[in-house]
Amino acid sequence: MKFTETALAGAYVIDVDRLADERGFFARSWCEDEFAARGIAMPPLQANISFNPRRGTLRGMHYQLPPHEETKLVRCTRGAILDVLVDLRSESPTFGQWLGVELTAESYRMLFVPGRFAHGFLTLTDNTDVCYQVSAKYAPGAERGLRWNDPAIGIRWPFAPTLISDKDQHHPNFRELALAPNEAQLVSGLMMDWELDHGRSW
Ligand SMILES: Cc1cn([C@H]2C[C@H](O)[C@@H](COP(=O)(O)OP(=O)(O)O[C@H]3O[C@@H](C)C(=O)[C@@H](O)[C@H]3O)O2)c(=O)[nH]c1=O
Repeated sequence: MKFTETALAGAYVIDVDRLADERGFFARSWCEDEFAARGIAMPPLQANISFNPRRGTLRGMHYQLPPHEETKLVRCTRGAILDVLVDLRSESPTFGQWLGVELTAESYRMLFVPGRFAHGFLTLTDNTDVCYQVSAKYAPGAERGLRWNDPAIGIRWPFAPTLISDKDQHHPNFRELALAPNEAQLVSGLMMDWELDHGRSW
């Protein structure tokens, strides 16, 4: 597996190493040792499937409070998404910054989401499946959200979403979260151009 560091410390874009032959290819999509080599202990306690029939569906921006914080390893197994993270670690130099990475079924690209990041995605095609493994159990009482269109974060979604749950429409803004925000560190969002294979920049 090829780990590429992102501008948000601890978040990685991960590409698979394809061992190809006439049948196709074999690749690892998860390996405890390869993650441990980067200091990531991520026992996958849960694996989730998210099916989204409609392009323009937005789910996010979600996180669980400590001690239930989750790391996530996200892959789009059908269709395409823009997967988005927001760093909510108040001690982090990139506190309040966001990152968007296109994940498509064809690229097999994955995004590793550290704990204490808000996470969400916008579907770029109809009939999208998103599969992700999670390091902590679902804890409904610890579930929190950040509003997807908070201007203080300024996520540049590629187009306006057309389907969002009522719950996700009403999450608080960044400044209303109990995170001790440092406004001096609130810089405008950054969008990484991960264009190695099928990526597009937004
Ligand atoms: C996340 C989750 C939801 N549920 C239930 C609650 C509810 O009835 C139904 C749908 O829940 P939600 O609306 O929260 O589903 P969804 O909006 O897809 O939530 C997910 O969004 C993405 C972006 C993430 O990062 C995930 O961690 C998770 O928060 O599934 C579980 O039973 N277990 C779970 O782990």
